[in-house]
Amino acid sequence: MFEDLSFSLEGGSALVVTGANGIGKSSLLRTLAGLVSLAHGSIRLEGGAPDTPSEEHIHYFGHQDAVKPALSVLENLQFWQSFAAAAHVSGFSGSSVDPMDALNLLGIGHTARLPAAFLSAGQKRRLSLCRLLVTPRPVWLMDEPTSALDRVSETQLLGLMNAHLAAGGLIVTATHSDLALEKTLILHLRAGDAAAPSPEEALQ
Ligand SMILES: Nc1ncnc2c1ncn2[C@@H]1O[C@H](COP(=O)(O)OP(=O)(O)OP(=O)(O)O)[C@@H](O)[C@H]1O
Repeated sequence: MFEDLSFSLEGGSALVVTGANGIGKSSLLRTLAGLVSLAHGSIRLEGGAPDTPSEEHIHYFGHQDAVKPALSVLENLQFWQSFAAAAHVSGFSGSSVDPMDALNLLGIGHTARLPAAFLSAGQKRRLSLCRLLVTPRPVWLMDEPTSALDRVSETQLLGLMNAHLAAGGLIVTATHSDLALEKTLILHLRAGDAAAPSPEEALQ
């Protein structure tokens, strides 16, 4: 449960949520994603596409990879692309990446025709990341995005996240690692006290 938690974030910037295990980082992201309802308070998305629910502006990249094992790697991605509609809003210039190009970009193009069940944990994570590229949505909610990724993939991920910010996107991420993101605010959650990001905590 959160109390006295308040923050605002503008396009092109990231909020990095930190704090001890079990403090509520994932819960906060799930709440922002609309997977958990609010007891009090509100979450507002300004400048969204008209007649489009706020959830449809969001990509939620959680702990579960949501990979369908019987489909091929490429089929998984094509399914996701057809399932999630793009959200085009002013100030956000993200565009749709072709599924095969996305797999190549994340270094798993050679697995495209394999059943996704054959992928390693890190490869599944990369496939799941491809979802964010094939359907442009301005808000990325990312829970421990670097988990299971090797150094090279971690660097690639950072590049993708910074490119998303440069395109006017917005990122909220919970992480225990140092992510060298541009335009970042830190929100450190503490037991009995959830601090809003202060100017001193803001890294430019
Ligand atoms: N589905 C659930 N039902 C009941 N309690 C839950 C559920 N999910 C999480 N919790 C509880 O909510 C609290 C916050 O969990 P959360 O997963 O948000 O923490 P976290 O900060 O992301 O932790 P970590 O760093 O370990 O990932 C914990 O005490 C956890 O036990």
